[in-house]
Amino acid sequence: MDNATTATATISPDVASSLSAEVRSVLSTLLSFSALGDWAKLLILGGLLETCRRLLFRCRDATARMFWVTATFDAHDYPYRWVLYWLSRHPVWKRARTVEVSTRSFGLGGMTDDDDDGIESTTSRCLSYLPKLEDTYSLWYKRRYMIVQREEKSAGFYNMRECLEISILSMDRSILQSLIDEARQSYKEAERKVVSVFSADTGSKWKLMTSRPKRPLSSIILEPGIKELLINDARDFLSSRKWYADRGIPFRRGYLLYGPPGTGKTSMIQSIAGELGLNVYIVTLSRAGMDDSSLNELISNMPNQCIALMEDIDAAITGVARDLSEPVAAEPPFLAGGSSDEKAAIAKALHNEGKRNDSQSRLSLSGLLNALDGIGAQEGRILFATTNNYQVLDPALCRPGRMDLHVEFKLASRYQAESLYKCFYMPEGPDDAADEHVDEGYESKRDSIDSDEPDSEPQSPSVSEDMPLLLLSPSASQQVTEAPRPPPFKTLQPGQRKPALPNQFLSHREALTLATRFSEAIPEGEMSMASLQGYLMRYKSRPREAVADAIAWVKKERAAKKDQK
Ligand SMILES: Nc1ncnc2c1ncn2[C@@H]1O[C@H](COP(=O)(O)OP(=O)(O)OP(=O)(O)O)[C@@H](O)[C@H]1O
Repeated sequence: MDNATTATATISPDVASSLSAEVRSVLSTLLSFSALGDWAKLLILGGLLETCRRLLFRCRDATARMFWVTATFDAHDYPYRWVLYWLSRHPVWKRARTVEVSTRSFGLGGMTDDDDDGIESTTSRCLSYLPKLEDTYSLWYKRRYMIVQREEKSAGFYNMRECLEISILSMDRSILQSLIDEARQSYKEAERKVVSVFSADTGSKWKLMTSRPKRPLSSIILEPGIKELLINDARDFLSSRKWYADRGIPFRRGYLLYGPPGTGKTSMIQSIAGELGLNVYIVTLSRAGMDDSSLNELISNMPNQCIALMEDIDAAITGVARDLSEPVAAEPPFLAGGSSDEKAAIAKALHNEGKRNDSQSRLSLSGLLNALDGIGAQEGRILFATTNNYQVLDPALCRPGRMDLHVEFKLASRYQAESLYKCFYMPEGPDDAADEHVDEGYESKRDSIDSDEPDSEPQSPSVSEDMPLLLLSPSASQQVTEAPRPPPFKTLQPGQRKPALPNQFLSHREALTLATRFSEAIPEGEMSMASLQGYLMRYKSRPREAVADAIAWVKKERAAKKDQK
């Protein structure tokens, strides 16, 4: 080996010199060709030119950056929603020749035809015109030239992320802030008409699930004083931050609404959220994988002023599954008003979210108590918890400070049944002469019905004695249904009063009379409001039949309940 190395070392100077001589001769031969020399010069010149071009472009971009304000909005963030909503309201899209036509609601729920802000619509959903993906648009904002571009950027393997880029020709950076503020303001304005409902995803992050039109408080029918008690208490709480701070009391309030299913607990919460302009954050305690730490994380991730809703709080802690045999709500809470597709999607999401998986449920009572009033509990939040099993709740959970106000929701009283009937059929507008006319016609017919065929409804022995009797018989109801039709539609003269609108075939007086009769047919505290609502829904345009068939329906309901036992 040593010999070989020595041999190479001895030969290498000769080889090197011969090689360099050869290279030199090749190079001189090559350079002797004039074309190659020219190519080399071109190469150097081209390189120089390209470098200059790049420098120039860099200078241009740097200079341009001084005159432009540019912002990027990520589709997963709130500002994106604000700006896109604001853009969709911009008149420029009415003139643009390439647009994206969308029914997206920007998290504002289904905007309907009645919506003032709707641009145009064909079905119950409002159409929005949006900048098309990968297209560039120019428009003016406060006399500044603005460029808008919506694009999809790659975010890892097979993952695209939508974003929006806005550039405004201005050296004043505050113009961007002004645009964002304006977009946020217009979004908030639109949001004022709806209640946004958030739920947690598997990573314990809140995500907007849906937005629902506000439910008027007047549509919730409870015994007098209950609604007022709740809404006034919540209002008073929200305006007492300083009072709480001065006394060192944690600024939170908890309400426990309890009672049988379908008595209006969720509806009441939805309505209060609308009245107070708060969003609802649903905490599904029975969600698979929910444990003490994820509940804590969820609660501390809530915004400061919001409604936290824990439904069926007993089931989460005691493992008591709710009684699903009870009458189901006509529409799932918080989903009322959406399209059927949307409802199905949300219902499925809620279902998956709330799927019980006891093997994975690691939530303890102390974890829940800590989350409610521990260090992570949010200041200014209102907690609403609902339960069908008040008795099984742990006293620690119900103590003041956690659940400050306990309100019982009972099965429907006669007063509620009567109010619900009026809510369904009472004609809008004043009780005018035309009404009186129709009313008199009906009254005279009814009187004769009552006197001619008194009480022909067969009384079943299964109906208890305390059950009030309905005066109209099925045959009478048949005649009543054919009672005088509303007067033909007339054109209004200036100054003339509007005729009574929907349910026009009932006058005020008749509606009142029928409402009383209906309430007499409904046994006190036996039916839920949800089941009454379901019943009346079936008679949406047949108010008289609704009264006439009420007794038979009650009997059927009682029999069905008996069978279930
Ligand atoms: N007091 C009420 N006034 C008006 N509507 C009511 C009332 N109670 C129930 N409803 C109607 O019944 C349906 C179900 O009501 P809701 O979901 O609020 O009942 P709930 O008490 O929360 O039931 P659950 O305990 O099963 O959650 C809703 O569509 C609602 O409109």
